[in-house]
Amino acid sequence: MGELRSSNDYDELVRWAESQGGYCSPSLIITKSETSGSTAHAKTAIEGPNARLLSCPTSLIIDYDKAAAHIWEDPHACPFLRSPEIAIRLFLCNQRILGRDSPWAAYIKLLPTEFDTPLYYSHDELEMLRGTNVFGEVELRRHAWVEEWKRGVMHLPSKFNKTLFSWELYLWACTVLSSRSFPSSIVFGTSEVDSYPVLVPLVDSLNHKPQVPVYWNATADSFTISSGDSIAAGDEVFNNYGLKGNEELLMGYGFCLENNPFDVVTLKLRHPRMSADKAELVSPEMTESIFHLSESSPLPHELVNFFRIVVANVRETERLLALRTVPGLSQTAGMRCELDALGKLYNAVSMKLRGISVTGVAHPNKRQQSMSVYISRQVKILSQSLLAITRAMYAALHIQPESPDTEDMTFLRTKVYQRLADCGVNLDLVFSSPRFAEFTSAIKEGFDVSSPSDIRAADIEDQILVLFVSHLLISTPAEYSAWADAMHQRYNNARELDEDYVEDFERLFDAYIPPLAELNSTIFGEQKWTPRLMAWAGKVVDSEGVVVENCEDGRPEYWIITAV
Ligand SMILES: C[S@@+](CC[C@H](N)C(=O)[O-])C[C@H]1O[C@@H](n2cnc3c(N)ncnc32)[C@H](O)[C@@H]1O
Repeated sequence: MGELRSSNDYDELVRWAESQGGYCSPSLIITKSETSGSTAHAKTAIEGPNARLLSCPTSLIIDYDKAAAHIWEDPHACPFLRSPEIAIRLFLCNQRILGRDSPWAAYIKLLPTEFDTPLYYSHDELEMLRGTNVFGEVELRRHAWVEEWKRGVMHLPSKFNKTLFSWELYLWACTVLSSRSFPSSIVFGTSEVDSYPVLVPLVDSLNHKPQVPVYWNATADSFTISSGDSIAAGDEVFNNYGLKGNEELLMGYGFCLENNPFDVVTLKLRHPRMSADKAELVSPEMTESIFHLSESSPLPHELVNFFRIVVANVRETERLLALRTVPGLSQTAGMRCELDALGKLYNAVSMKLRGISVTGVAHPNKRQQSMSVYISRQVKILSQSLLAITRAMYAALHIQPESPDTEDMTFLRTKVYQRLADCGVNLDLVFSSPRFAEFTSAIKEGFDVSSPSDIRAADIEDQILVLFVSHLLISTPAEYSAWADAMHQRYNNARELDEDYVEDFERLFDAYIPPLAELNSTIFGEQKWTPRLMAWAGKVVDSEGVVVENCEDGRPEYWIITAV
């Protein structure tokens, strides 16, 4: 490496900070890099641990009090006590407008004016991110900042020329804050609850490296960063911005790291309408839950549990409520609940994965490189999650060998799908089984369909299943008798089959049973066919069914779990 020289501007920044009590280690040199703004290197070896690198005097730290006092003179007149970052952004805009007259001029002139955060991307660049969380987040953030900018400018005292506070300038201030601030709770050692971003000139000159050991030390006079390790001469000197995944780095800072150990896929799940019991299990005051998938935890326990609660039928919900009070017990509420939860989770994750497109670019620029690192890591974590879900389904079905030594998804999914036939029944099994030939032939003729696919295409899968389950409950073949008994106990009672529920099935009965009885009076002419019986079968289909993707073509199929 050739001799490192700092530019005059960085020397000026250091002199300015030192004139007010700041510090820059004589072993450090800050230079302008081509690709990531300033970088700091060790001119000579730095002996750790706890070697002081940079300090910013408290008088130069840009916080709410200074911003409010500067713009509103009386800080109590500042309307942004509850959104201190707005006051700081307006303050920053004004320092930039003041130019050389700003007391922070030495700092402001070194701040980048162009960024690689997605709010600066062109429409075409942004398209590459379609399907990812960042894609949706960009417009939400832009909208929030635009509204904030309008509110901020409206509240500026009349001595300011509001036309100079453009949206572009405000966006710049927002991005400066997102890409180089420190939490006030750390800088001033105050409570985390009220923490907000503050700017710490000079100390913010270091790039990020995860897990690099550094100490941040706050005193009444200054904020200091020290190195936790020795640093060899010529090496870059880093800060450690914390446990940030690529999504947070891209949105806030405009870069991504190839092997980021803190990378996660964030799943934000809106709570569906739930019974009071279920809401109790997922925190009744919340309307959405957030989960993080990572390489080390591709299937977090809390995520599976969330889906268990969402899909649980009444009996399973009671079981989950009872299990909640027994610490250390697994939360599963039986095979049906487990398969339904894992099946729905699989659909949610695979839909997210399918929404992301991975497009190679021949000569990627810096932004495209960051995006492609972000996307490929998201895809990797989502794929690992699908594998973990499939393995969990495999385990729930007690397939042998217990721990398959393969990551071949097709193999695992085929095993799961094949095993389902031992635990339940779906329309394909019914239609291919000679013992149900008479039933299926009446259905084919009565509904003018020739296969389960026709039935699914006509969107009557649940109705045909109600007819089939009614037929099973009437005829109770020997191997279904234990299941039929259990279904009788669970659903054939006044609590489950109230009048309103049964009434809904009267229409179904009138529409289907007389014409089907004409086609096959042995099966459908039975005296046992009643709206109440069909309502009972309806409860079974509603409560004992699971939707599983076919392992060959991925189409969703409805299965009734008959293993009890
Ligand atoms: C607090 S500043 C760090 C010093 C910075 N280089 C500057 O120009 O002042 C944060 C910005 O530095 C760049 N940066 C920090 N760490 C980086 C890294 N590991 N790889 C690429 N760019 C990085 C990003 O542009 C980020 O927005």
